[in-house]
Amino acid sequence: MSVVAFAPAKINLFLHVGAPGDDGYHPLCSLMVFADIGDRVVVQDADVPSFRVHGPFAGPLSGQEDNLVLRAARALLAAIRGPQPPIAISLEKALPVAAGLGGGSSDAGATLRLLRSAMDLPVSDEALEQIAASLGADGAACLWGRPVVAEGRGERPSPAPGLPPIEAVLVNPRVEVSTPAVYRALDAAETFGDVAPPPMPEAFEDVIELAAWLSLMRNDLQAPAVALAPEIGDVLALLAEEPETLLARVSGSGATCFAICGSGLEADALAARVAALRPHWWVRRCGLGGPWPDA
Ligand SMILES: C[C@](O)(CO)[C@H](O)COP(=O)(O)OP(=O)(O)OC[C@H]1O[C@@H](n2ccc(N)nc2=O)[C@H](O)[C@@H]1O
Ligand SMILES: Nc1ncnc2c1ncn2[C@@H]1O[C@H](COP(=O)(O)OP(=O)(O)OP(=O)(O)O)[C@@H](O)[C@H]1O
Repeated sequence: MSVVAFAPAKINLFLHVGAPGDDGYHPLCSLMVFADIGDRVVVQDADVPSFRVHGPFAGPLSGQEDNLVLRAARALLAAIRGPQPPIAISLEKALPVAAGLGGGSSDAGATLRLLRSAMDLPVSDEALEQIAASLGADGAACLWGRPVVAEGRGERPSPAPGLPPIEAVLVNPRVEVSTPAVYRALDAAETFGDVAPPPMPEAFEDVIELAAWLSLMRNDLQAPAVALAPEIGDVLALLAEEPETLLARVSGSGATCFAICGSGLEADALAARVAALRPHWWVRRCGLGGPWPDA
């Protein structure tokens, strides 16, 4: 057996955050979509169980026993009675870590989907969603890689409105940003807007209409993220100047920013220009939507 699951990058097209509750967690509402770029999880038969991380962003995760892939596998197998054959799991880490792309949650989701089907485990979709939610606030929303509107702490996903194909560019200035630190910085500023967005249309006709509507929404973690990592402000300023950008915004708690473009050709041109201007930044051209097939 050798099977592969794709773990797409998550993008928060908007992210409205309210004042924290007694447990410190924040109520939120976010439209989340998934990119056609991401990590890959591979499961193979083995004589002894093993786990390895490789790829461009394996470095920050090396030596960590609590990788979300392992935590997901352990949580799933704990829910099953009886012995399981040993397997080798490997994670190709193509996404930057602590980047606002939900990489860890998406890796966990891919692992859960892959192990359930590869080992033919009798676990319902609902049980899989519960396990994913136990691993992090974004866990359930990132399980299937489908566009969702996430509410509650982020753990209550519902289907997103109909979306057009979205051609985009992702840019990370290669700084790691701690999600708890950004939420704490938001609390210190004590500025909370409405969490619920105005009523969303059932579907957006095209990307122009979508970008215009999104421009009226916010990412409430953007200002605290920029305050903690001013390089994010440099990314946003550069993207905003470029003619191909319909909308530029931070995803999640940053530092990755996305630019939505009017066409694939425009996204190609924007990605090439940003990469040439800032060769040390991580710049990727991608489509946003999902779900994307495993490969
Ligand atoms: C920033 C987002 O990625 C936007 O989608 C999520 O809100 C974060 O989701 P996540 O990384 O799965 O979150 P968790 O791993 O559960 O929590 C990380 C930290 O984020 C903060 N956190 C997270 C979610 C939430 N609704 N309120 C919070 O205050 C808490 O300080 C928590 O300690
Ligand atoms: N497979 C994994 N991929 C990435 N990070 C992981 C993984 N497993 C554990 N982690 C830990 O989780 C933390 C958050 O990483 P992740 O890349 O998911 O952040 P993020 O993109 O900012 O997520 P979010 O947008 O959900 O807050 C990292 O500091 C890392 O140590």
